[in-house]
Amino acid sequence: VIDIQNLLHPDTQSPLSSPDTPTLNLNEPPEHPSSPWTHPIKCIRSHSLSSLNQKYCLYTSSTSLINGLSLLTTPSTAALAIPHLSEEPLTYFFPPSEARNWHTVTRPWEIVHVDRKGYGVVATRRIQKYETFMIDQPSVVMDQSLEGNVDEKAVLKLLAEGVRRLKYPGVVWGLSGRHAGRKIDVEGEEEEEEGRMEEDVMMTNAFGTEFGETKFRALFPVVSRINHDCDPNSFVMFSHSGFSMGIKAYRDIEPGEEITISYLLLGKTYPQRQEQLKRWDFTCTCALCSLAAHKRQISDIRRTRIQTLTQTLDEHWREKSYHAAITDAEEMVELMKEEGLTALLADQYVVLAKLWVLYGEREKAEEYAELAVDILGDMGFLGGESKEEWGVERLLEAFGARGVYD
Ligand SMILES: C[S@@+](CC[C@H](N)C(=O)[O-])C[C@H]1O[C@@H](n2cnc3c(N)ncnc32)[C@H](O)[C@@H]1O
Repeated sequence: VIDIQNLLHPDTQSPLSSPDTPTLNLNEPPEHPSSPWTHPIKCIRSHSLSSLNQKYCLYTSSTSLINGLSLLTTPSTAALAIPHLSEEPLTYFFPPSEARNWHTVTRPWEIVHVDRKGYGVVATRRIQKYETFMIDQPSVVMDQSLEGNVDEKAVLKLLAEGVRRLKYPGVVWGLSGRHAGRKIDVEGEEEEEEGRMEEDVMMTNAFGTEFGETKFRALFPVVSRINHDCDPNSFVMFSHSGFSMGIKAYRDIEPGEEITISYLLLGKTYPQRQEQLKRWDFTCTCALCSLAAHKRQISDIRRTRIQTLTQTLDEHWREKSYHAAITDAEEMVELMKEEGLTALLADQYVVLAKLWVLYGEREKAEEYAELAVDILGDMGFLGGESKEEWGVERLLEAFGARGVYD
């Protein structure tokens, strides 16, 4: 049995914890004997017309996952989530032999202060291209359909309670820049509304993700320490197994190098990136944003062209002008290569495989399917199966390019 608690040693977390971390009452009875929830389930109801009287509840299991889990969602979604809580994430990210050893291996990163960025994550040894080097699990998961549909104050109260119920609530509070991990009660200063700090942490740090039909914000406390770069060296990969997230390297990372991910979809122009990053309240000084003006202009021209081609490809596909769509997609491939957008190439190859199928040239479709499978396999998206098992049809079925437009 692999001890998930060892994946992220609490000792990394405790220095960031608030000193007033409340003690949990683990003796409270669960709602149902077979239920994983360790605390009473608390519910509120929606008041909006679109989802009138929908029940949303706070479900906490302080003994599941790395830091316990507080889940704010509808009863039906919570019921669907239960089986995944006890699933083992390591077997999703690693072949069995590596999964067995993972907990004994020293993790290759540490959380440190980074100049003008607050905390950040830095490699402590060489990390290899496509290696999975961090696994995290969420502490708080919030149904996005709560937003605007339920009384805001009631949601904030539940959120605050959800955080207090976790094994190490300070890990979440510590993510708040404003409070630097401590709830300070300065005399004369108006006390902040309950749940505002936790909401702020969710807005700055949580990842948007989907489970079934439902959209969520999921807070992964350790991944939350990773800073942004517009040309990042790492990327995230979700798994339903234990609702985990793996962090993988796009390229080799040297010891001492900061680990970065992109907070935005890749392929945006400089003005788009600056605009969208305002949400996180910093000015990006990554290598791509710091390019000399003329080089940045060239990069932006390519990126704008990719965005235009995305639209024309879509139109051509809808009109069944497959050859024109192929021409668009092939131009995009060249531009993505020039821009170093390797991560986007796999999708583009899948699209091309599909278009060549529709155009009736099987050989070309196979060529592109092979290119897509190569990248997807290296990135770990084929679930450990050998690339040979992935032909055109299976690829198109699994990666969504089937039946989109036809
Ligand atoms: C998800 S947190 C990352 C961890 C954070 N630095 C910390 O100390 O906990 C996002 C916040 O980190 C900071 N940040 C992230 N990427 C940055 C960058 N490239 N440059 C400066 N600040 C950055 C911003 O304050 C942003 O709101």
